[in-house]
Amino acid sequence: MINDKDFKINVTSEIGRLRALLIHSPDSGLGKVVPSKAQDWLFEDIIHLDTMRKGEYDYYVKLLMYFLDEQKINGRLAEIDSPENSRSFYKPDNENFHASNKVIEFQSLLTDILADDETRLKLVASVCAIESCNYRLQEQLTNTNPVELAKIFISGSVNDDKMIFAPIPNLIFSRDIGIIINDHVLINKPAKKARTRETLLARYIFFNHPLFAAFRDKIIEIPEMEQYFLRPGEDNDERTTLEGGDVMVVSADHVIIGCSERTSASGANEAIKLLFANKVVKKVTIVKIPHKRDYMHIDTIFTQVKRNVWVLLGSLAIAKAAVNEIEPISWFVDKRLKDRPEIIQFFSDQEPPRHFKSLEELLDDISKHDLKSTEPTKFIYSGNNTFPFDAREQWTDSCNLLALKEGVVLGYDRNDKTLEAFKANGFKSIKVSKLLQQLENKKITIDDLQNILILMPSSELSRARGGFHCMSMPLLRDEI
Ligand SMILES: NC(=[NH2+])NCCC[C@H](N)C(=O)O
Repeated sequence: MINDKDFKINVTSEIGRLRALLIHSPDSGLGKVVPSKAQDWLFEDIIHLDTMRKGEYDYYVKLLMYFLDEQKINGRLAEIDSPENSRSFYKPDNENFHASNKVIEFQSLLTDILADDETRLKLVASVCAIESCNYRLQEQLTNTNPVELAKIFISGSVNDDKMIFAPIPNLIFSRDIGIIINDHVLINKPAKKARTRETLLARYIFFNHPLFAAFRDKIIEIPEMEQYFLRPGEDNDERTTLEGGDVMVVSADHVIIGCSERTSASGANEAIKLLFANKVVKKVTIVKIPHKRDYMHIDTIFTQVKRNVWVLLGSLAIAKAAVNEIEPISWFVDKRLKDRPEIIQFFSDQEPPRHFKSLEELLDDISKHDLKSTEPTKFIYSGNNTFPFDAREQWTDSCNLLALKEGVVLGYDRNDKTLEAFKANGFKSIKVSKLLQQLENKKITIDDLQNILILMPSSELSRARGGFHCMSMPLLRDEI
């Protein structure tokens, strides 16, 4: 049982030193995605599971462990990765699993709560209901041991062999299932069917795991709106939805919510009302972006690097030409104007809402006024702001970075032009494999790292359409 009586959740920024997070390592379900289902399951391609694990995600786990739970990994790299240990350090159902209570694995928490008979009964019934399982299967699952059952719920297969329902391959994007805002948990309401079971499992974890016991009355759930039930037809458009990738806690008082392919206007509206009513924050900014697969959540078009540094997609953030320089035809064929984000800020104290003309204007305001930065705000653009690299690199998550602490961020190693832009702004870069060796050989320590982009191998992970911001749900960060 993952436990810690001093465990706390508290996230008041995107960049304070990370102390605890929730992740999920690629499970066997990802290796079962078939081409015909890839798009329904929100993948653009099939992936090679072994490479994704050994060649990519395991590095992420090692780096997180070095940052967050060093004594469990320091000096052990060779042993952990030796072939005879067959990755047991990374496998939640194995006795050599790291079982960190800082780098917390979703599957471990799920296993823990399934040990309780009542929770198991309820969760089996719920999963079977949404997956339309028959009664006998439900009985069989009820009598399955927690370790196996957790694996089945996640991978969709029994004994890694017989598929009884679809996998949930997007669970690696733990960001999207819920968001810690200060000491509250805002649970998502997924837009896509492929992500429904993830949310159900997460809901049970937050409400039932002892780790979160002290925070149970701080869990916020978004209700469906009455109007939706009364609409004719099966149309899903007006549903109340909100996914974690659209929520950014930029300061203790201020949350940004994206209105996107995944987060509906009514989802954002309900979230604002609940956040204000529960006095979680004083300010919520809505950033409405085009409903496009390329940018399903706002964290695919910008993330924060330092108090005064942001990485973002340029072509969306600024109009390429002033309106009066655009020829008449542009109004009909050029979607750029329509694609520009709409940004409105709301306040809990009834002050009138405030408009921002561009993403840059908003981010600059956050740096200067919310985060009290005294230095000029810097914008690092995807693909160095040149076509077609801006769009290509955004597609492979150049803008979706995870800050381990201020100025130390993790991103894919494939976004070369974005890397150039980082360098031009005074950042260094290092490959994760080299960094881990240096940490292990005590050539550097975590505290030495500053203004650096850590490059992570990415050929398989990037096909899943998310980066390290998506692959993390921060639970605790130091205040900045
Ligand atoms: N926070 C994010 N940007 N998450 C990315 C999620 C990617 C995933 N394949 C999906 O489409 O749902």
